[in-house]
Amino acid sequence: MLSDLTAGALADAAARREFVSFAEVEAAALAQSPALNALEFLAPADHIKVIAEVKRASPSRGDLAAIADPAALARTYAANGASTISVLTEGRKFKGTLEDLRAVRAEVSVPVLRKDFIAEKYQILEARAAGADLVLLIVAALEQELLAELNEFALSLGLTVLVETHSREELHRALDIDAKLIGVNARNLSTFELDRELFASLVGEIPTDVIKVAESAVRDATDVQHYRDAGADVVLVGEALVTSDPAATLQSFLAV
Ligand SMILES: O=C(O)c1ccccc1NCC(=O)[C@H](O)[C@H](O)COP(=O)(O)O
Repeated sequence: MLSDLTAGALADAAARREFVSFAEVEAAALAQSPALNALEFLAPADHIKVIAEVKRASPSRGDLAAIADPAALARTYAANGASTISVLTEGRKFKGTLEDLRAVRAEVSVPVLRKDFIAEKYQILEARAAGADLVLLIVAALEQELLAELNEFALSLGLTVLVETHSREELHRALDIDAKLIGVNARNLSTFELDRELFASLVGEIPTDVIKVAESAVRDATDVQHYRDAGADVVLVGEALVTSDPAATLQSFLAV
């Protein structure tokens, strides 16, 4: 599934490149005002922080929410304490678009993450050109050399990189590229199995100067508390927010 998602995302980027060349998207990226420093927004604090996700659908759960107005949802997230907004821009399974990202960027003043299956520089330039402040790099989807190259490229554009892991070996690959924002995803992206204990089992190996993000599988405030007790600085939440009253749900998460 993960290699299919990545191949699909690359094919879609290649189609866009027929209309917007590498040089053109690079010029658009460089013309943007500087990216927000997401590491400051997500820095450890005396309370948990939330990356709130705009997520219409997923391969594991199908349709979740129509989200006709992603900017309005992002505004609600930001007004209720989200530290960063994640926008799923993958179109085939998540029903997202880069236009969603542009709309969210124009609406909020907190950092915006392009959440997609990134495997080439063009996609990183697209993210910056659309106003993203962060990009996601999924260790499982990338050979180490490519992971390091894309990480360096994103950093050179002023982006923050959320490096996503799902095992001890992947965590050490993230540390090898000196990642400063590391996510441990409870969801196995190939089998969709959820392991809410994975974060707790790996967090002890993450240095103190790295911001620790527990990703996926948050259903309610109890799960947020569980991740917080294990040492999470940040939780990344999609489904639980888009399938409920997002303001009330977010407030309950931030109250733990
Ligand atoms: O959500 C999925 O089914 C999925 C399947 C395959 C690759 C990625 C997938 N999701 C991306 C994410 O990592 C989540 O959207 C994110 O962590 C939020 O998860 P949740 O709160 O469980 O919706």
